[in-house]
Amino acid sequence: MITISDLRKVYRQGNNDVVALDGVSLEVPTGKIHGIVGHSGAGKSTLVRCLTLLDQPTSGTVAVNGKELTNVSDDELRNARRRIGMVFQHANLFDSRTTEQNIAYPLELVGTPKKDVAKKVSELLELVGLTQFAKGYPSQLSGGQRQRVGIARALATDPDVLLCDEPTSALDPQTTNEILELVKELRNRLNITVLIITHEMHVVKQACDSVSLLEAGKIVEHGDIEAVITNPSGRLASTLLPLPGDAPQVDGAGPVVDLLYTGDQATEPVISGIARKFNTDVNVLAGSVEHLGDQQFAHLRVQFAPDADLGAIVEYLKSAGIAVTVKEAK
Ligand SMILES: Nc1ncnc2c1ncn2[C@@H]1O[C@H](COP(=O)(O)OP(=O)(O)OP(=O)(O)O)[C@@H](O)[C@H]1O
Repeated sequence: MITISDLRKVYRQGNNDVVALDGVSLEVPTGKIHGIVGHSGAGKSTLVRCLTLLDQPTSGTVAVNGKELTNVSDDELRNARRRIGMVFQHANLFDSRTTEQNIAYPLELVGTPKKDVAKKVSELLELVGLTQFAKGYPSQLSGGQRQRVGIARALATDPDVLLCDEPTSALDPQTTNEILELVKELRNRLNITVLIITHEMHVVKQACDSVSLLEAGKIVEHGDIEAVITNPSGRLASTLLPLPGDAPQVDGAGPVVDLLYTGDQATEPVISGIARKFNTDVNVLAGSVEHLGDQQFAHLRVQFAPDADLGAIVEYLKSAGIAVTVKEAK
């Protein structure tokens, strides 16, 4: 588990204070994958630097499994750093070292005996599916394979938390999927807690159990994927499950509503149910339906006949657990 409490980071720039983190609090339970998304300048890099203790927060604390990493002595700092394994956008491997030598590097740094290093490296190679590339150099590996080496190296010291900073931003879609599947598999096998910092919504959709939206140094939205994706008043829903860009607006031919729903409801014939129950035409103007994990999510824009009893229909939909937004004419 990682616990971030009221983390603040203020940079002094000339005569001005730049508040990069403005009281960030977050708890990610053991074995969960949490995504942190935000635009450029939101504070993502600062958060990474504070979590990896490359930068001291101005105030606030970071703890892994209840053990505080911040405000510790220099001696304790080295051990504290080992509790968080770091995966970068570009794997940042040593070109002159082979795959196994790159993975061994953090173990050598902490003085692990050679035979223990060899055993651990061999386990890690197997874990990330690179055993046959042990003697290869980074220049002989694909981008995805290099990222696998980076992940294995991050896991070498048995961290409790894996912190992935834009881990797939430099990869093509197919390789992105493979790396995210690997991260999920490692979480399942090692029960490790994972934080993924990303600007890519499909990363959140494919890999994360929960998500936070960071804006101007603050977490402005937070929750499990299912909760945020079906919250029409939140900002993450429309980016996680957007309607097609050319979705028509209200044209006066009848009331228009947006529907967000998930789980069992998504498999129920919601539309035909309304048509039958309220004896009205229902026209689907636009929609997206996605499977995330083992759940189905739907975001639809529908239009009813001009004489439809909108109040009753909305009440019925809400009682069925469907989030409804009535669209006003622009
Ligand atoms: N060393 C620094 N000195 C002064 N200001 C800084 C420093 N590092 C970051 N900042 C400021 O803190 C704010 C957050 O920056 P940060 O780099 O953490 O954002 P980000 O979300 O990582 O952006 P990006 O996605 O573009 O990397 C910005 O206003 C930035 O200008």
